[in-house]
Amino acid sequence: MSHSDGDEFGFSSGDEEALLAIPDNPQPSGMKRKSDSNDQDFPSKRHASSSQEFTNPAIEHLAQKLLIERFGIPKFRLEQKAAVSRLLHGKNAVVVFPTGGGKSLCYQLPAIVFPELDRLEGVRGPDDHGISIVVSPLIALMKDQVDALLKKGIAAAAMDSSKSREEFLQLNSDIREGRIRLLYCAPERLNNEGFVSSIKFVRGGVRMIAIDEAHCISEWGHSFRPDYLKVARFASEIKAERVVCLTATATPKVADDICKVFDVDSHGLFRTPMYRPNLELDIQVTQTKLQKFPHMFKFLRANPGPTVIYVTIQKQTEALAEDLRAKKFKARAFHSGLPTELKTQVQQEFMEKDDIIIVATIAFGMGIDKSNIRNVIHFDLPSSVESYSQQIGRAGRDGLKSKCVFYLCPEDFYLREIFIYGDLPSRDSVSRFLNDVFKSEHVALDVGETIEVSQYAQAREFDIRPNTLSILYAQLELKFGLIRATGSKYAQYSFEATHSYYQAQSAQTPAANAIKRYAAKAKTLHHIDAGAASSSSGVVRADIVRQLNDWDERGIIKLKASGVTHLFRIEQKLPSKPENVELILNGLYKEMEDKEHQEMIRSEQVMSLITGASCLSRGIAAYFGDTSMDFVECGHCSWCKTHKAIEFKPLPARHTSQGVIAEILAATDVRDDPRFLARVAFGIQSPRITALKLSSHNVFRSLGEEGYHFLDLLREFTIACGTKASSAVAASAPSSRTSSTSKKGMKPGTKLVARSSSASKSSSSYKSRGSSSTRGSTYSSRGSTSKSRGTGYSSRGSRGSRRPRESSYIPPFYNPFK
Ligand SMILES: Nc1ncnc2c1ncn2[C@@H]1O[C@H](COP(=O)(O)OP(=O)(O)OP(=O)(O)O)[C@@H](O)[C@H]1O
Repeated sequence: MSHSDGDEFGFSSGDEEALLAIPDNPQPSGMKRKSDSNDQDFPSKRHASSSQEFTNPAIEHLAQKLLIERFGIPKFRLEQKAAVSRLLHGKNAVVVFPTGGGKSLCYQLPAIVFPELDRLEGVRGPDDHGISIVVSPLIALMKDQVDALLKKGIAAAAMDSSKSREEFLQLNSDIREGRIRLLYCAPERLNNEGFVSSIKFVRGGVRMIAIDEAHCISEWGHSFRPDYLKVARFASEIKAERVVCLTATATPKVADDICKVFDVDSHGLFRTPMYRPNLELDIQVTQTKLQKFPHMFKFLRANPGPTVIYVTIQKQTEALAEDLRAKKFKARAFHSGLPTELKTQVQQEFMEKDDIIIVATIAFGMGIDKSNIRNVIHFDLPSSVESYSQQIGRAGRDGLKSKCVFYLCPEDFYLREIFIYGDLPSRDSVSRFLNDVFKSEHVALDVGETIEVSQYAQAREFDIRPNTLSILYAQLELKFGLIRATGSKYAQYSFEATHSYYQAQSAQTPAANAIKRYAAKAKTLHHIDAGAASSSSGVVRADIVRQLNDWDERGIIKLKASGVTHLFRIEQKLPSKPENVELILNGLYKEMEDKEHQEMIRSEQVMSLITGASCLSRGIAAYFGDTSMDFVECGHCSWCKTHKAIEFKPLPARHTSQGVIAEILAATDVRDDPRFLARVAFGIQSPRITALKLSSHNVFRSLGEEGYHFLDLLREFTIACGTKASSAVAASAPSSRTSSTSKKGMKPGTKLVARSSSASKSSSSYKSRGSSSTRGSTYSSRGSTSKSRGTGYSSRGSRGSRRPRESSYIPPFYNPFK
């Protein structure tokens, strides 16, 4: 299975190292500690009012003036004015505007009004206007916004890893001295204590925190990130004067959650109508994935113009773009795994021209400000109504008629299941992970001491995906209050030395001497463990790292860092009694199961929406709690045009062949983890499957075709392993979930062995009919089925007999819109 951009933000966590070399910021002389400040000093707070409009004409005048002067925008749109007013009057706000609705202005404008207002009111010194912080998960978007603000003469900066050490030190000094108006950072930055404490000492304090993609705060949101909850803690720790949360997709429940976290009353929630009168919403059902191609080609020929086609996984973007190019369309692939320069180039071309088709994962779109996108196509099933509405929302921002086509076929569900069931590790995995975190040497540590872990190693050892592991750590921090992330560091550095490295003058500092002494030379590379070198030489680790970076920047060495370790400070004595660890395990695991269940419901909600016997536009509006549509039917969706519900029959579920089950069991000696075995059979990657190279074994994905369902396989393997039905099996019915699985009879820490089984792969008979594969292409106009394994595109029905039975996955639909 190729990579997906399952993470809608293409999150990057590799930007912490730069901060580690920075000493804790001492409080510069003459600087006022934010916590020492008296709220009375801050005039913006004194204007607090529950009114939605400006109550102070001077503030209104300033805001209007700067809107025109600095942004070149003549007037506010939607609820911008009310939101800006509320913030300038010192209150928190939650802004739910559609994509492209102008959310950014809601924080960018106040950030530049604050100093003007201070001057007008004659309060605060010239460098005491404070800073506004924007927390955004979109690192690429941050850079674009910063560039755009700098062009407008607004002092903005992004705290990211692309900076040289000099730039980084300069930025730190600018921040401390109050020279920056808007500072962008990723939520992960808040895991760095150095950063958090430096912000506490910013001159003039933090005037505002803007939280972009704020739906990530809510566990009811479609991309809940526990790390996002740290933003709330951060806001309170640094005593931010006000907070504004912004999102394009918030159901009433999600909006309510966000409001609760930041204590925002109903007057502080600004929503705009979801309804887009210029979008035609069309649903097209085909029997097979392959049949989607000619339909789509025909549509694209008839409807030229800037187009975005959404697919689920990265490989598909390239394959489908190639297919389109073969048909003479100007198609480009886009996904988060592409090199940055290529992504920039593709985006630029799309922005500049009007005949480009982008085939993209969800990574494309946020921050793309192109008003004339004429078509948005869903070639795969989106993960939620939120994703669907956000993606179609990118079409026709210019208000002109635009088309959104959703192609649906029964095969689409295989890929969705891969995502739904890919994240939850087995309960045993989580249990072994917790026992590692709470091992005796950690338990022996006192509160305030630090533990250092390699999440990479843990992911492999306990078979937990890295993102899931981060969630577990965030829960131990936020829910159980046991640890607190303080930063991360690279364990190993390797470098290639140039001649200058060997010259005497390169070793003039104690750190340089330590490196020369402790870096071991292998064939071409030198390797150094910065921590070990620090302990042996007595030189501070940060100095060693700094010296390495310095040499790297000066071209003296070519540096590579690896083996990131994460540091956590112990906040409460770690539990040592098995029963206490079990309690934590129960809490964590239940939440993870619930999340999996929610993901399944989200897919069902998408299906309910598009197959329902009612207006699609109205359904979307209802989903988001928008009751402003004062008519029953939009007249421009599939339902309104035909008044026939979309007919869609899922594939009958297949019975699992015991022979194939036996082949999978023969390929590995794992018997204590049915979920692991079901993943192998269904074709879901996991760190341990990768480590054992099982994904290239012929049993991998041998039951991973349409018609098979992961939960059925899990049940089969649970029986085959002779364990009780695990709680994971009950994920489809969480209320009846049992809380714990017996560990008796299990082989804890069983070494997994991927044997090179001679078992013939059941899917080996699955051959393309007629033509050979078209170099990874997914479509052949001659009607052949080139199955590109792992792309999710495969023709159906060429293998094995199927016994029809009701699918355990699709119906009955849960329809929230009725
Ligand atoms: N009041 C306004 N009048 C005219 N144009 C505006 C106004 N407010 C914002 N814009 C413009 O609308 C475009 C989209 O704004 P912005 O990027 O802030 O939207 P967004 O809501 O953050 O979108 P997304 O959800 O895609 O991030 C920008 O070009 C911005 O300059």
